[in-house]
Amino acid sequence: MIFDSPADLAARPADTIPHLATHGLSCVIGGRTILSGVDLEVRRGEVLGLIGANGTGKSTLLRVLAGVRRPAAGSVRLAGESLTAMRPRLRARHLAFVAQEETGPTDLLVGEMVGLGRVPHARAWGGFEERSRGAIRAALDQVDLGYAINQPLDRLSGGERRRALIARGLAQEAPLLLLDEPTNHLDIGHQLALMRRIRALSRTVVVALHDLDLAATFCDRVAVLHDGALLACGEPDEVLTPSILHDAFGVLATRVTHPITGRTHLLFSRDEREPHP
Ligand SMILES: Nc1ncnc2c1ncn2[C@@H]1O[C@H](COP(=O)(O)OP(=O)(O)OP(=O)(O)O)[C@@H](O)[C@H]1O
Repeated sequence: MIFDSPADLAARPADTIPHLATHGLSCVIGGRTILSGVDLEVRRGEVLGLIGANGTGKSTLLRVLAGVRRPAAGSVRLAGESLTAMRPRLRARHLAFVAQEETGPTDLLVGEMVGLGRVPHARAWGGFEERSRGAIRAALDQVDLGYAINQPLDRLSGGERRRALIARGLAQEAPLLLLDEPTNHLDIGHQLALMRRIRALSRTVVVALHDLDLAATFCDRVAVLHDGALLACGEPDEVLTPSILHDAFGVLATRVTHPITGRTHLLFSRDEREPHP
Protein backbone atom coordinates (compact mmCIF):
# COMPACT_ATOMS: atom_id res chain seq x y z
CA MET A 1 0.00 0.00 0.00
CA ILE A 2 1.25 3.50 -0.83
CA PHE A 3 0.26 6.14 1.69
CA ASP A 4 -1.78 9.08 0.52
CA SER A 5 -0.62 11.88 2.77
CA PRO A 6 2.19 12.90 5.10
CA ALA A 7 -0.33 12.55 7.96
CA ASP A 8 -0.72 8.85 7.12
CA LEU A 9 3.04 8.43 7.15
CA ALA A 10 3.39 10.35 10.40
CA ALA A 11 0.72 8.17 11.99
CA ARG A 12 2.81 4.99 11.82
CA PRO A 13 3.75 3.64 15.25
CA ALA A 14 6.93 5.40 16.41
CA ASP A 15 8.68 2.49 18.04
CA THR A 16 8.01 -0.30 15.59
CA ILE A 17 9.00 1.17 12.23
CA PRO A 18 12.06 3.36 11.66
CA HIS A 19 11.30 6.71 10.05
CA LEU A 20 13.90 5.94 7.39
CA ALA A 21 15.71 2.68 6.75
CA THR A 22 18.10 1.34 4.16
CA HIS A 23 18.84 -2.31 3.58
CA GLY A 24 21.76 -3.60 1.53
CA LEU A 25 22.01 -0.24 -0.17
CA SER A 26 24.52 0.10 -2.99
CA CYS A 27 25.11 2.93 -5.40
CA VAL A 28 27.17 2.82 -8.56
CA ILE A 29 28.20 5.94 -10.49
CA GLY A 30 29.95 5.66 -13.85
CA GLY A 31 30.66 1.98 -13.26
CA ARG A 32 32.29 2.72 -9.87
CA THR A 33 30.76 1.43 -6.63
CA ILE A 34 30.36 4.44 -4.34
CA LEU A 35 28.18 2.85 -1.62
CA SER A 36 27.90 -0.80 -0.77
CA GLY A 37 25.83 -2.82 1.68
CA VAL A 38 24.61 0.14 3.75
CA ASP A 39 22.09 -0.92 6.41
CA LEU A 40 20.93 2.14 8.33
CA GLU A 41 17.91 2.87 10.51
CA VAL A 42 16.90 6.40 11.44
CA ARG A 43 14.50 6.67 14.35
CA ARG A 44 11.59 9.09 14.31
CA GLY A 45 12.57 12.43 15.88
CA GLU A 46 16.27 11.77 16.19
CA VAL A 47 19.15 13.84 14.82
CA LEU A 48 21.51 11.42 13.09
CA GLY A 49 24.94 12.78 12.14
CA LEU A 50 26.68 11.40 9.07
CA ILE A 51 30.46 11.68 9.21
CA GLY A 52 33.38 10.34 7.20
CA ALA A 53 36.42 11.45 5.24
CA ASN A 54 36.11 13.32 1.93
CA GLY A 55 34.79 11.13 -0.85
CA THR A 56 33.47 8.34 1.39
CA GLY A 57 29.93 8.75 0.06
CA LYS A 58 28.05 10.99 2.52
CA SER A 59 26.54 13.22 -0.15
CA THR A 60 25.78 10.23 -2.35
CA LEU A 61 23.99 8.51 0.52
CA LEU A 62 21.92 11.64 1.24
CA ARG A 63 20.99 11.91 -2.43
CA VAL A 64 19.83 8.30 -2.45
CA LEU A 65 17.90 8.85 0.80
CA ALA A 66 16.27 11.91 -0.81
CA GLY A 67 15.25 9.92 -3.89
CA VAL A 68 17.42 12.12 -6.13
CA ARG A 69 19.64 9.19 -7.12
CA ARG A 70 18.43 5.61 -7.50
CA PRO A 71 20.33 2.85 -5.71
CA ALA A 72 21.95 0.09 -7.78
CA ALA A 73 20.77 -2.46 -5.22
CA GLY A 74 18.98 -2.57 -1.89
CA SER A 75 16.08 -0.53 -0.58
CA VAL A 76 15.21 2.77 1.06
CA ARG A 77 12.04 2.71 3.14
CA LEU A 78 10.29 5.80 4.41
CA ALA A 79 8.06 4.90 7.38
CA GLY A 80 8.11 1.34 6.05
CA GLU A 81 7.15 2.25 2.46
CA SER A 82 9.42 2.04 -0.55
CA LEU A 83 10.80 5.49 -1.33
CA THR A 84 11.13 4.76 -5.04
CA ALA A 85 7.44 3.75 -5.26
CA MET A 86 6.28 7.00 -3.65
CA ARG A 87 4.83 9.76 -5.80
CA PRO A 88 7.29 12.70 -6.06
CA ARG A 89 4.80 15.21 -4.63
CA LEU A 90 4.11 13.08 -1.58
CA ARG A 91 7.82 12.47 -1.16
CA ALA A 92 8.47 16.22 -1.28
CA ARG A 93 5.85 16.78 1.42
CA HIS A 94 7.50 14.21 3.58
CA LEU A 95 11.20 14.94 3.17
CA ALA A 96 13.22 18.07 2.51
CA PHE A 97 16.75 17.90 1.16
CA VAL A 98 19.30 20.70 1.24
CA ALA A 99 22.31 19.66 -0.84
CA GLN A 100 25.91 20.61 -0.19
CA GLU A 101 26.82 23.29 -2.67
CA GLU A 102 23.47 24.43 -3.99
CA THR A 103 23.43 28.03 -5.04
CA GLY A 104 19.76 28.28 -5.92
CA PRO A 105 18.37 30.50 -8.69
CA THR A 106 20.14 33.83 -8.27
CA ASP A 107 17.55 36.07 -9.95
CA LEU A 108 14.97 35.64 -7.18
CA LEU A 109 14.31 37.55 -4.00
CA VAL A 110 15.23 35.64 -0.86
CA GLY A 111 11.57 35.21 0.13
CA GLU A 112 10.70 33.92 -3.34
CA MET A 113 13.50 31.33 -3.23
CA VAL A 114 12.47 30.16 0.23
CA GLY A 115 8.90 30.00 -1.13
CA LEU A 116 10.04 27.25 -3.52
CA GLY A 117 9.96 25.02 -0.45
CA ARG A 118 6.18 25.53 -0.38
CA VAL A 119 5.62 24.16 -3.89
CA PRO A 120 4.68 20.64 -2.66
CA HIS A 121 1.90 22.25 -0.59
CA ALA A 122 0.55 24.57 -3.29
CA ARG A 123 -2.80 23.98 -4.96
CA ALA A 124 -2.86 24.16 -8.75
CA TRP A 125 -2.90 27.86 -9.76
CA GLY A 126 -3.58 28.66 -6.13
CA GLY A 127 -0.66 31.00 -5.45
CA PHE A 128 0.62 31.36 -1.93
CA GLU A 129 -1.75 30.90 0.95
CA GLU A 130 -1.31 32.81 4.19
CA ARG A 131 0.02 29.62 5.77
CA SER A 132 2.82 29.52 3.22
CA ARG A 133 3.69 33.15 3.83
CA GLY A 134 3.88 32.38 7.54
CA ALA A 135 6.06 29.32 6.92
CA ILE A 136 8.46 31.38 4.78
CA ARG A 137 8.75 34.10 7.43
CA ALA A 138 9.19 31.57 10.23
CA ALA A 139 11.87 29.65 8.30
CA LEU A 140 13.82 32.84 7.61
CA ASP A 141 13.57 33.85 11.28
CA GLN A 142 14.89 30.43 12.28
CA VAL A 143 18.11 31.09 10.38
CA ASP A 144 18.31 34.79 11.45
CA LEU A 145 17.59 36.02 7.95
CA GLY A 146 14.21 37.67 8.39
CA TYR A 147 15.76 41.04 7.46
CA ALA A 148 16.64 39.74 3.96
CA ILE A 149 13.20 38.55 2.81
CA ASN A 150 12.95 41.18 0.07
CA GLN A 151 16.61 41.25 -0.91
CA PRO A 152 17.88 39.76 -4.19
CA LEU A 153 19.47 36.38 -3.54
CA ASP A 154 22.63 37.34 -5.45
CA ARG A 155 23.34 40.17 -2.99
CA LEU A 156 23.73 37.78 -0.05
CA SER A 157 27.06 36.67 1.36
CA GLY A 158 28.05 33.00 1.06
CA GLY A 159 26.93 32.25 4.61
CA GLU A 160 23.65 34.16 4.21
CA ARG A 161 22.89 32.28 0.99
CA ARG A 162 23.57 28.98 2.74
CA ARG A 163 21.15 29.99 5.50
CA ALA A 164 18.55 31.00 2.89
CA LEU A 165 18.77 27.53 1.31
CA ILE A 166 18.34 25.92 4.72
CA ALA A 167 15.31 28.18 5.25
CA ARG A 168 13.85 26.81 1.99
CA GLY A 169 14.22 23.30 3.44
CA LEU A 170 12.61 24.37 6.72
CA ALA A 171 9.73 26.12 4.91
CA GLN A 172 8.90 22.80 3.27
CA GLU A 173 7.69 21.72 6.76
CA ALA A 174 8.59 18.12 6.03
CA PRO A 175 8.89 15.78 9.01
CA LEU A 176 12.21 14.48 7.68
CA LEU A 177 15.12 16.80 6.90
CA LEU A 178 18.23 15.70 5.00
CA LEU A 179 20.99 18.29 5.30
CA ASP A 180 24.36 18.06 3.58
CA GLU A 181 26.93 20.04 5.55
CA PRO A 182 24.53 22.83 6.53
CA THR A 183 27.19 24.62 8.59
CA ASN A 184 29.51 25.17 5.60
CA HIS A 185 30.24 28.89 5.14
CA LEU A 186 28.68 29.77 8.50
CA ASP A 187 30.58 31.63 11.21
CA ILE A 188 30.90 29.85 14.55
CA GLY A 189 27.99 31.77 16.12
CA HIS A 190 25.63 30.82 13.29
CA GLN A 191 26.94 27.22 13.27
CA LEU A 192 26.04 26.75 16.92
CA ALA A 193 22.72 28.60 16.55
CA LEU A 194 21.74 26.52 13.51
CA MET A 195 22.60 23.21 15.16
CA ARG A 196 20.70 24.24 18.30
CA ARG A 197 17.66 25.04 16.16
CA ILE A 198 17.95 21.81 14.21
CA ARG A 199 17.92 19.95 17.52
CA ALA A 200 14.87 21.86 18.70
CA LEU A 201 12.83 21.17 15.54
CA SER A 202 11.16 17.95 16.72
CA ARG A 203 11.70 16.53 13.25
CA THR A 204 13.80 13.61 12.10
CA VAL A 205 17.10 14.94 10.78
CA VAL A 206 19.97 13.28 8.93
CA VAL A 207 22.85 15.72 8.74
CA ALA A 208 26.27 15.30 7.13
CA LEU A 209 28.89 17.11 9.18
CA HIS A 210 32.64 17.56 9.00
CA ASP A 211 32.88 19.16 12.44
CA LEU A 212 33.01 16.20 14.81
CA ASP A 213 32.50 18.43 17.85
CA LEU A 214 29.18 19.59 16.38
CA ALA A 215 28.29 15.94 15.74
CA ALA A 216 29.20 15.01 19.34
CA THR A 217 27.26 17.92 20.82
CA PHE A 218 24.09 18.01 18.75
CA CYS A 219 23.46 14.51 17.35
CA ASP A 220 21.57 11.73 19.13
CA ARG A 221 23.52 9.18 17.11
CA VAL A 222 26.35 9.29 14.63
CA ALA A 223 26.89 7.08 11.56
CA VAL A 224 30.44 6.78 10.23
CA LEU A 225 30.96 6.08 6.54
CA HIS A 226 34.26 4.68 5.34
CA ASP A 227 34.97 3.74 1.72
CA GLY A 228 31.25 3.70 0.95
CA ALA A 229 30.35 1.32 3.78
CA LEU A 230 28.97 1.92 7.25
CA LEU A 231 31.88 1.59 9.67
CA ALA A 232 29.95 2.33 12.87
CA CYS A 233 26.65 3.75 14.07
CA GLY A 234 25.64 4.62 17.61
CA GLU A 235 25.58 7.30 20.29
CA PRO A 236 28.38 9.87 19.98
CA ASP A 237 30.31 8.49 22.97
CA GLU A 238 30.24 4.97 21.50
CA VAL A 239 31.24 6.03 18.01
CA LEU A 240 33.56 9.02 18.35
CA THR A 241 36.30 6.90 19.89
CA PRO A 242 40.02 7.24 19.09
CA SER A 243 39.98 3.80 17.47
CA ILE A 244 37.02 4.42 15.13
CA LEU A 245 38.21 7.94 14.30
CA HIS A 246 41.63 6.57 13.43
CA ASP A 247 40.07 3.99 11.12
CA ALA A 248 37.80 6.59 9.49
CA PHE A 249 40.12 9.58 9.20
CA GLY A 250 43.66 8.29 9.90
CA VAL A 251 44.11 10.79 12.75
CA LEU A 252 44.91 10.49 16.43
CA ALA A 253 42.00 11.73 18.57
CA THR A 254 42.13 12.68 22.23
CA ARG A 255 39.01 13.24 24.29
CA VAL A 256 39.08 16.19 26.71
CA THR A 257 36.50 17.50 29.14
CA HIS A 258 35.37 21.10 28.70
CA PRO A 259 36.29 22.95 31.92
CA ILE A 260 32.99 24.86 32.06
CA THR A 261 30.31 22.66 30.50
CA GLY A 262 31.80 19.28 31.44
CA ARG A 263 31.08 18.01 27.92
CA THR A 264 33.51 15.81 26.05
CA HIS A 265 35.37 17.42 23.16
CA LEU A 266 37.90 16.03 20.72
CA LEU A 267 41.41 17.17 19.94
CA PHE A 268 43.17 15.84 16.86
CA SER A 269 46.69 15.33 15.68
CA ARG A 270 47.98 13.74 12.54
CA ASP A 271 49.16 10.15 12.69
CA GLU A 272 52.60 10.42 11.12
CA ARG A 273 52.45 6.72 10.14
CA GLU A 274 49.45 7.38 7.87
CA PRO A 275 50.00 8.30 4.21
CA HIS A 276 47.29 10.98 4.44
CA PRO A 277 48.05 14.54 3.27
N1 LIG B 1 28.13 12.60 -10.34
C1 LIG B 1 29.25 11.92 -10.06
N2 LIG B 1 30.04 11.43 -11.04
C2 LIG B 1 31.17 10.75 -10.76
N3 LIG B 1 31.61 10.49 -9.52
C3 LIG B 1 30.87 10.95 -8.51
C4 LIG B 1 29.65 11.69 -8.71
N4 LIG B 1 29.14 12.00 -7.50
C5 LIG B 1 30.00 11.50 -6.58
N5 LIG B 1 31.02 10.86 -7.19
C6 LIG B 1 32.14 10.20 -6.52
O1 LIG B 1 31.65 9.44 -5.45
C7 LIG B 1 32.53 9.50 -4.34
C8 LIG B 1 31.75 9.93 -3.11
O2 LIG B 1 31.38 11.28 -3.29
P1 LIG B 1 30.50 12.03 -2.21
O3 LIG B 1 30.31 13.42 -2.70
O4 LIG B 1 29.31 11.22 -1.91
O5 LIG B 1 31.48 11.99 -0.95
P2 LIG B 1 31.40 12.80 0.43
O6 LIG B 1 31.66 11.83 1.50
O7 LIG B 1 30.14 13.57 0.50
O8 LIG B 1 32.64 13.77 0.25
P3 LIG B 1 32.95 15.24 0.86
O9 LIG B 1 33.23 15.05 2.32
O10 LIG B 1 34.18 15.64 0.12
O11 LIG B 1 31.78 16.12 0.58
C9 LIG B 1 33.66 10.44 -4.72
O12 LIG B 1 34.78 9.70 -5.10
C10 LIG B 1 33.10 11.21 -5.89
O13 LIG B 1 34.11 11.57 -6.78
